[in-house]
Amino acid sequence: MSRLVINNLHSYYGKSHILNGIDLAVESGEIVTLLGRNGAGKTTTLKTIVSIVKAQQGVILLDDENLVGKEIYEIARRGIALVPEHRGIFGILSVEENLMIAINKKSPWAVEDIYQMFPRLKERRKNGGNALSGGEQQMLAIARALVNNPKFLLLDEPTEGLAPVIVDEIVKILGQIRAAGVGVLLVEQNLSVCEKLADKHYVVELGEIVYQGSQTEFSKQDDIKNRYLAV
Ligand SMILES: Nc1ncnc2c1ncn2[C@@H]1O[C@H](COP(=O)(O)OP(=O)(O)OP(=O)(O)O)[C@@H](O)[C@H]1O
Repeated sequence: MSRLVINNLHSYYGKSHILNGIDLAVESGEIVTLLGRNGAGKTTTLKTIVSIVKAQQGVILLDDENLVGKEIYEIARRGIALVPEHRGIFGILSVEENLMIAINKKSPWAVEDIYQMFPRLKERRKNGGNALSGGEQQMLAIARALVNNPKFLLLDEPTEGLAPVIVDEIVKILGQIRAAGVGVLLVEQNLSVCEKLADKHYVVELGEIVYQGSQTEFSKQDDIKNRYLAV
């Protein structure tokens, strides 16, 4: 059982102060969303957790260790994986090669397990990354993060631009990932996906958390949804 706890996190792009003291927590086997308008600071929060953007203040605790100041590869080695919005898979490599270069021998997810979970990737295993549909690329990006044995998976808009049937597949897969004990921090615009999946929600506005609540509480918060999520 692990916990990722973020406390009073601040970060900047140049002189622009983007994160203004973010507080949030995710546990193993939990799906937590980070919601908010365009430009609210969701992607920046994910990038700051994995040290792509450097935290200027605050703590990022993985169990008892503060990760602030650690390098990107050190964060990855401790089991925090970012699946970025543009997926970052290797277009010139096949599906299987994309998986093989990411694999960590300690991972409980072998390539065969991945193929069971993602039958589409098995069918496409010899295809180049460039030849995949958007949904297949998203699946490959998630699969590649899994074979690296993450404790926590940070996902940036995994269903963006995908057909409803593919969105349903991604929802099912995220449920399986939670059942396997991975903690998921999900940035997602599709509110119905978020409400179907998540245990807990955070809403961010101007780089601060303005609401947090369980799914049961959040489902009644029409005011919050109207005010911060423009639904
Ligand atoms: N590389 C960058 N350089 C300067 N400013 C940036 C950069 N990336 C993002 N920003 C600014 O930081 C703020 C937060 O952006 P961020 O991408 O975290 O928002 P977001 O909540 O993820 O929204 P979106 O859904 O639009 O991605 C915005 O005002 C954005 O314009």
